[in-house]
Amino acid sequence: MSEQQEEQVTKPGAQPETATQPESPTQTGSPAQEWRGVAGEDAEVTASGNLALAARSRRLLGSLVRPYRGKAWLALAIIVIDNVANMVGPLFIAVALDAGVSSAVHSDFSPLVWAIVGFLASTCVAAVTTFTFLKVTGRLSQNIIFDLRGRIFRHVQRLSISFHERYTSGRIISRLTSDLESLQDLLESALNDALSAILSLISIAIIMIYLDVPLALVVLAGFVPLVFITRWAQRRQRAGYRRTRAAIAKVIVHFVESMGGIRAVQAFRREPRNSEILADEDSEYRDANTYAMFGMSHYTGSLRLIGNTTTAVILLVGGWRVMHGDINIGVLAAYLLYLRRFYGPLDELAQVFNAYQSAAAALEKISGVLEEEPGVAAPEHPIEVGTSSGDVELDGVRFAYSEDGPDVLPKFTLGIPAGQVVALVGATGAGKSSLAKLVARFYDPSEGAVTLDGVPLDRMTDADLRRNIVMVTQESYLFSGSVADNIRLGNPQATDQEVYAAARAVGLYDFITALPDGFETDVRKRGGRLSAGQRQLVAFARVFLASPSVIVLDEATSSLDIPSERLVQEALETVLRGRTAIIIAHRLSTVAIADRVLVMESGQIIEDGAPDDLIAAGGRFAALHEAWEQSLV
Ligand SMILES: Nc1ncnc2c1ncn2[C@@H]1O[C@H](COP(=O)(O)OP(=O)(O)OP(=O)(O)O)[C@@H](O)[C@H]1O
Repeated sequence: MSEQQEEQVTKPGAQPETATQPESPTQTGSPAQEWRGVAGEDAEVTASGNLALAARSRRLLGSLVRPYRGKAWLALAIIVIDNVANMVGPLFIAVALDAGVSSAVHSDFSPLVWAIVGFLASTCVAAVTTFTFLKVTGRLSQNIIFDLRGRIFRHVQRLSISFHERYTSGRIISRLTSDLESLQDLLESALNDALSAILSLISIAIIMIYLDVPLALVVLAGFVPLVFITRWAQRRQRAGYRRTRAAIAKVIVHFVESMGGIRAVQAFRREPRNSEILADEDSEYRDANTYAMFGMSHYTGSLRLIGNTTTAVILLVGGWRVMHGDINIGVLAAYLLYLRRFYGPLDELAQVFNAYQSAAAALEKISGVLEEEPGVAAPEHPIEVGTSSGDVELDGVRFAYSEDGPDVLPKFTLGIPAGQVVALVGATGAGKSSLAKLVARFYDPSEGAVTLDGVPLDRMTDADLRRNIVMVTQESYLFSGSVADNIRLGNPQATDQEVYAAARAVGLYDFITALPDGFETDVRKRGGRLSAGQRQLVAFARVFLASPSVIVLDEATSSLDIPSERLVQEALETVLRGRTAIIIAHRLSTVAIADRVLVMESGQIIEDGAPDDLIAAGGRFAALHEAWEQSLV
């Protein structure tokens, strides 16, 4: 069963909110990509597309930080103070060392005491600023992730059904969980480290040059190999993390599908095969992560080697200069302390760099979803419909699911007057659901127009569409929560009395009041507490409450026992009264209440008329009708 079928009452024509400026991603694949072909569309990005992707990710990040600009500047100011406070510490130690030597000679301890007081004061300031900085940036990053999660969720909820048919829920979950976590890692710890590391590097470099230029040149020389190693690691990590994000999405997709279909999995003993598939996909994730991390370990190892070699050279050159009286011992000691601090931030930057590459790959995926355009667009100049009478027309409609796909509904015209109940029948794949989805505006026709009271659906506002057309799909999808809340989905503003009246109208009232907590009883996940028939009745109560002028109903195929079927049938008749209805009918009893039957075959309407007339005509419907009747005997 497709995901859109799981929705019980689905509001048609929902529009996504705009994220960043749409820009078409370049996803054609390239032989130059080391990682290409990992996870289909999820991984296919050309080298030329890299810049566009990076720009998209930066734009998205910019739009997320913008509301918190003030806090971001505050964090920056605090980290500058923090850095200065941290930096002057070794300087006080250098002064204290020299003062200690001279105080031993001159028996004056006051310079030493002042140097120590200065050191302690700078340490106290650094403690306060570090605490404040972490508090401010912690809250900032949490807020950004909170905003982004909400934005993704709002956006995908409102994307068209065609998007959801293409983009499995597992991939969306992957965006909402692992990709966001990766970004959170960057924002939470890595960015703190990056900011302080960069500021530390700049201030230490200035102090080093101030202390002794020749020694500073020795440190600078160590940078040359570092540049090459960084570039190599950057390429490797970026490729690795793109593979990682695509691979984890596949793992989650498989996991969600397996758990969602756990009954089928167990019924058909598919557990071992599913485990094998998971192992395959997970091994791709493991290998991609390992690939990226090896890049990181080479980088960190090289960094430490360069750092220690530079320390040795500084000791050599510095010792030489002390021996020749060019610098005193305090300067060399301070230099060695600063050198440790110099490579420390570089090490931190390497970690940040790693987190950045992972987050950048995640941001690419997230911005891809946020830039996804609606399959059915909101009209620029909508026509107000208000409450329609329910006149539906399909005028010269042709429909294919994709531009290059076959016509599922070749061109045809059909008028359904207000209040008419139309049953769609026909073999599987005949195009009944496709027709129903067009009327609910889950899709727009490739040609022609679907109109309500003469207004094309694509010129109606979202609110008008929701008010006037409700689609009830096969699976009566109930959400965790009370029965009342589930009925109220049809009209969130409904009073308790209106909810009770809806339950009464579909014959559910007595059953619900007999539940332990009456209308407040939790129906449990997917309405697990209720029977299939009861779930259908709750769904009808929703529609009754929504009171649309047009109902599009994909009747449940699951067979109910005779008393339940009768109850459902009566409820259906109540709900349909006075409304236009298009029902994909699977039961003889439903066809019996229809004013008109459309028999479909290969996307065409081959018979159209009142049920009795069609039976009398002895065509396809008559044969179907006879088969139904025999099945009841
Ligand atoms: N999302 C989709 N993308 C591409 N093709 C689709 C999609 N949904 C349906 N089709 C194709 O469109 C044709 C009509 O399908 P449709 O679901 O409308 O038939 P149906 O009469 O409702 O069948 P059933 O009674 O089995 O539900 C079929 O050939 C089907 O394979």
